[in-house]
Amino acid sequence: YSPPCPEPERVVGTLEHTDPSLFTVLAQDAVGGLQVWHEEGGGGGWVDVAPVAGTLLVNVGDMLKVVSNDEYKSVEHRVVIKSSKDARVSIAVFFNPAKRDASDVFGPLPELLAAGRPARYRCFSVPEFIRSRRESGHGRSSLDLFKIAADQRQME
Ligand SMILES: O=C(O)CCC(=O)C(=O)O
Ligand SMILES: [Fe+2]
Repeated sequence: YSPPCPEPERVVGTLEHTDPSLFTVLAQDAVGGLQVWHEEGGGGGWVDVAPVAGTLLVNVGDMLKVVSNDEYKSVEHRVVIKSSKDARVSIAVFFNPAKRDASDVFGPLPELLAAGRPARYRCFSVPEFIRSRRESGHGRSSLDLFKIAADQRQME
């Protein structure tokens, strides 16, 4: 919930981040404010995700990026305050792995790996992932810590 703000350009709604989840289902109201980072050419910029009435938005999170071996990309997003008159309400539901013990490990799905398409991440557990994320700082993806360097990737 973001209350109306008399000087919307001077405040931040939600700082830029990727969701750590597998994926996130999001409902935003007609006020809008969600933006995604879009790479283009050598640069990039923030692009509005226009609200569409009656729709839900599905955001790919870092965990899905890993299990899909980068087939799905987690998107960097943030929320800016658009209105000086209207409050904004959004509802985000985060879908996370149910297996959260240190002995339950996640990594790129074996079915997706092939000759020429080796695993890009090593396996890790949810507690390890949460700890790495916390140590990376607010909202910052920690996936680099689990990445296997291009010259080290190999088929099992
Ligand atoms: O409020 C929104 O539209 C997005 C919120 C969000 O990105 C989050 O809770 O992770
Ligand atoms: Fe988010």
